[in-house]
Order: sequence, then C-alpha cells, then structure tokens
Amino acid sequence: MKQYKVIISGGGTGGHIYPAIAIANELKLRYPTTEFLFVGASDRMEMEKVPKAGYKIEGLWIAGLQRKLTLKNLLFPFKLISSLWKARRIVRKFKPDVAIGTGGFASGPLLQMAVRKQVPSLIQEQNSFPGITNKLLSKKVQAICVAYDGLERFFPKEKIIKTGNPIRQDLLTIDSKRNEAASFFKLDVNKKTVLVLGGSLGARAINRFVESKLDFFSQNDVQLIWQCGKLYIEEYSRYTENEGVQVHTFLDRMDLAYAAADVIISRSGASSVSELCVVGKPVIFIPSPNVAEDHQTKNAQSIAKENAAILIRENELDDRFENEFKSLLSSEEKQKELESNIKKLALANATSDIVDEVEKLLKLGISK
Ligand SMILES: CC(=O)N[C@H]1[C@@H](OP(=O)(O)OP(=O)(O)OC[C@H]2O[C@@H](n3ccc(=O)[nH]c3=O)[C@H](O)[C@@H]2O)O[C@H](CO)[C@@H](O)[C@@H]1O
Repeated sequence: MKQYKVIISGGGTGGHIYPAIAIANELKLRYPTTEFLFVGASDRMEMEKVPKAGYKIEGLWIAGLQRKLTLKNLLFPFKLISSLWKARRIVRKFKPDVAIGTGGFASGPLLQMAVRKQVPSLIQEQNSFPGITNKLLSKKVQAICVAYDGLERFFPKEKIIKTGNPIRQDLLTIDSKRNEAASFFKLDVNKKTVLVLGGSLGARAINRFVESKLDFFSQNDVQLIWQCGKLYIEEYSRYTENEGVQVHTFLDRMDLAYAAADVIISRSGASSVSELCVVGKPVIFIPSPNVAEDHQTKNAQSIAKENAAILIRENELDDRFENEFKSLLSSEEKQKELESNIKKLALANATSDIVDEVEKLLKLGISK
C-alpha cells in the first residue's frame, strides 16, 4: 500500500479544529501508514488540541483582519506574507499527496500554496454562510464538502458535495456511557443534569445569564455542568462551590458531557449543531448574534423549524427562558419529541463521506 502524505489545515476555534481531527482519524483508519501534518495559527488553540489528538502541527504567524484600525491590522500584510512564505516551505518540504482545509485563517495561505504546487485539494465548509478564507479558496480547490443546502450562492456548483460536518467517533456511542459519565462528573444520579455550552471559546452572554439564573436552577432541583471558556474561568470558577454547580473552562470529554445531560443549553456554532443532532438530546439554542451574517441564528433556525430544538435569541432570554425551561423539564413527552426530531436531522456519515472524496483526490494524484 502506498504511504500517503496528507496536510490538513484549519483552526482558530474548535469549530475548525475538530472537523480536521475527525477527518484525519478516519483517513488513518483506512490508510494506517499515512503521514499527517497539521498547519495552524501559531497563537491559537490548535497548537494545543492537535498534539493532544496525536498529530504533528506547524504554526503560521497569521490572524484575521479586524474591522477596526488596530495594530494587529497594520501587521496583517506582514503576517500574510510571512505565512505564505512559510506555507510554501512546508508544502515543498512535506510534498503532500493531498491538502485539506477546514476553514480558519491558517488554511488560507496553506491551501493557496498547495494549489499552486498542484497538490489536489479539498475544503470543508461547516456553516451555512462561508468565511472569507473558504470563499477565496473555493475557486482553486477541486472539491468542496458542505453541510447545508444553498452554498452554490458562494461556491462553484460543480465542486460542491453535501456531506454534513465531521463528528468525532466517540460521540456516536453516548447512549452506553451514561453511568461512566455520572461517575466522571461526580453527579447526583437522582437529579436532572443541565449541560451549558458556550462554544469552543465560551460565551460571555450565556455565562452572565446562567449566573443570574443560579437560584432558578437550584429551585428546579437540577445540577449544572457549565462550560464557561478560557477567558471567563477566573470570573466564574467560584460557583463550583455552589451545590450542584460545576464550572469548567473546556470539556475534553464531550462524549461524557453529552451522555450525562438531560437538557442542553448551547450556542449554535456549526459543529455544535451537527453534534447535537447526532447526540439527540433536548436542546435550547442561544445563538451568538456577533458572528458573520448572523449564521448561528440560521444554523439554529434550521433545527428549530423542524420542531427539533428550542431557539431563544439573547434578547428574548429574560422573557422566555424560565417558562420554556420549566415546561421542557416537566414534560417527558416534549423531551422525547425534540429528541426524536433532532436525531432525524443528523448526517452521521459525514466523516466517511468526506474521506471518500479525499480518496478520489489521492487517486487523482497517483494518475498524474
Ligand atoms: C464565536 C464564533 O466565531 N463561533 C464560530 C466558531 O464556533 P466554535 O469554535 O464554538 O465551533 P462549533 O460550535 O462549530 O464547535 C465547537 C467544537 O468544540 C467542541 N467543544 C466545545 C466546548 C468544549 O468545552 N469542549 C469541546 O470539545 C465541540 O464539541 C465542538 O466540536 O466556529 C463555528 C464553525 O465554523 C461557527 O459556526 C461559529 O459561529
């Protein structure tokens, strides 16, 4: 069997990193001798998360363009040139058979250079509205794997394949992990568990809201697993002293967190939404209003309109949250309805379908 070399680039936030890791894991299963190299942004979370998943990573000195005039923006042209330069060196030296981009700033220069060197390339777009990096790359790569309909508005139609977003394999088996999860998180098995997720970086507005509702949660006799994000842990960690509240910076065992949960309150970043469909629990989405084209609201709407989750915008929280939460918690029927409807929206074969497309590109490389 030929020993393939694969470059995977993506990052900045978990939403771009975990799809990349899921694709690598599936490729490794099919071709165990494959050599992988990840390329990320040198100051972002991929530099920690990718080695933790067992892969090598190189960092580029790159960041996005801010809307304001800042020092970071003034440095942008230099960072871009430095990144293109380093990306070129990496591609030349590693000589990949295929390049895969999962979005985020670093994938721009890397895939740009891979394409220039005629390496067969594929990008994976997680959202219903693509970021600038993938929009630019779409003209040059061979294949574009997407999770939503309607992306021909942004990408060349003939390159689009609808696969869904890659999901880590360990999330597919959460039904059998409830006991393990209860002991992992030291939960009270007589209480319902609410999992609060702010996306990979945490969400300030959700944290503030949850803080203001701690008495409400305790009156409703639920316990909280509350992921608050690295930026907010100092402010909120003290609540771990409250009975039935545990505050986490970041959850490394999402499989167990999902397994433990009876109700999930979550941001609606693309991977979170895809995972929650597979996980099949009752969800209350609180989309971030601060992302491009308000895409998190659109992600959540695509689920809520199928009566498969509850959607509460940030500015509706004060009026609606308590009633919605109480009626969900008290109605098993409603919980079952949401669970069964959200499961119907899962695209559980996404990783495998994407890797099928990668295989086609690998074969393309051989025939060159
Ligand atoms: C504020 C922002 O810019 N958010 C964007 C970012 O979100 P974000 O990085 O939050 O991405 P997603 O919601 O798509 O995915 C989060 C990922 O992190 C994992 N996770 C999260 C928390 C935790 O404690 N442990 C953990 O492992 C989740 O299981 C999931 O795999 O990228 C998404 C995908 O492009 C976009 O849709 C979001 O709008």
